Amino acid sequence: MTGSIAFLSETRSDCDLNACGLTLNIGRQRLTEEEFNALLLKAQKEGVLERQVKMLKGEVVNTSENRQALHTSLRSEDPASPHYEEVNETRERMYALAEAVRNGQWLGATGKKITDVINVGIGGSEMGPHAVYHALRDINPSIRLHFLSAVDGVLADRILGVLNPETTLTVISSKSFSTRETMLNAELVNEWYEKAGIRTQKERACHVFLVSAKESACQEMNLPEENRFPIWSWVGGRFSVWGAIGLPLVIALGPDVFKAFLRGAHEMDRHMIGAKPEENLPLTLALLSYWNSTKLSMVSHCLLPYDERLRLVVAWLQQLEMESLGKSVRPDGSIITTRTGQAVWGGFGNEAQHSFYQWLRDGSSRTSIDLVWCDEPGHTHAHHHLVLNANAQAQAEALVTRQSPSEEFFNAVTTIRIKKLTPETLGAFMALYEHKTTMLATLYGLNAFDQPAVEYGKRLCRELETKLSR
Ligand SMILES: O=P(O)(O)OC[C@H]1O[C@H](O)[C@H](O)[C@@H](O)[C@@H]1O
Repeated sequence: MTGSIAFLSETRSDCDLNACGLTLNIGRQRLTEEEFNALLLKAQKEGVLERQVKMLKGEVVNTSENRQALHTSLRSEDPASPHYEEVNETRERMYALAEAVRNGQWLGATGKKITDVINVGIGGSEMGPHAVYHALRDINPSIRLHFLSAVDGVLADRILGVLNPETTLTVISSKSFSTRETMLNAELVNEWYEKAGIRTQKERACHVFLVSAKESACQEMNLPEENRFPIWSWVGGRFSVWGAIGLPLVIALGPDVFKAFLRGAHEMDRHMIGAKPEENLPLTLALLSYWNSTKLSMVSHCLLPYDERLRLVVAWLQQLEMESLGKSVRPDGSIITTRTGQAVWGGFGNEAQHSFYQWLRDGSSRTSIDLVWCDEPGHTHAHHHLVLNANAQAQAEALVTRQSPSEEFFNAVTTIRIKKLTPETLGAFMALYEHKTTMLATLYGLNAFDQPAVEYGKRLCRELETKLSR
């Protein structure tokens, strides 16, 4: 035994779990097999898997907003899944537009081929597409994606200052179509087109598309109805990359890549429903997080991918988990007295070794860690890959061992091996964390799908903006 709490590998012989091209090793978690089995029983008692099934079937699980949470329908290939028809129709429209842009049938207002796409959106309307684009883009993409998120003129200038409006398409993504940052950035982009002589509705319709749940969005922007791709109230922003919020991805990466991304996620959905609890990847991650947070007082969780392609998944996961689980009141208004969701942070593992690993390993806090690497490289520099993965595997060990075995225990590590990072395995990887998050919400007794604190902040900002502009 190392420190005061054992590694799971000391009491459980097989600590590997496999599904959808991913292998989790949970041997460096700090609990015994008996304690892990007790967690499985708790999951059964709390009906964690049953609640997931209810979510997939379209029960109203977002009770504070009286909504379904059907992000799984966006990637479903099953015509019996809720809302299949409208999802499929929207997908087909996305694929058709993307094909036309990619093969040069769809041209800008002055007859030029589209080379760049700007995604104007923030939060869930940016982080998913940004993470996926960073993971799957080519070295020199024929259509480049740019992300205009914060309401910061520097960011806008850096994007608009180098692009040609005649060859740029813009997707304004906002589920509510009222997010201040996005609306202001949309205005800036519209002015940019206008200055370039792209002014009439017909001309602007060649360049500007809207992704929104708001039916009057096109009217507000003076665009034809065909330029809106719907998302729906039954998909939460942070769970929305699988639908029309992914439109810029479909254009930049191509429909086939996007379809494969959805397929991988759908495969994870099937695993989540069908696998035995003890072999269930998302359930395992959820139970370990629950244990680490409530029993071992690990307030933070660190995601450390050892792969450039997964760098931005950290920010995506941060929003997913922290907006979903950063709550301490149950839907019935009662207060939760135990710890709830962990603070999620992290970075590219190899760089982080030269930055915050000192704190992780020798500091006075305990942290739970997911350390990720890919068996196959996404490049041809074999020696680089060998050194990178040697670092990943060495750190998985270094982060849980201290010089003196008598010292207090500290971190808990899960390693996640991705055999090969493909659109499918990326989809499975992201869906894994979505299910982990919603399962944790059941374990804590929380609603994962609302964000009252964010809305409160938005309200205060609107009031202050009015005062400051007087
Ligand atoms: O898509 P929008 O309606 O513009 O919302 C963008 C973002 O707004 C807020 O920050 C919410 O907390 C996020 O969950 C959401 O993704």
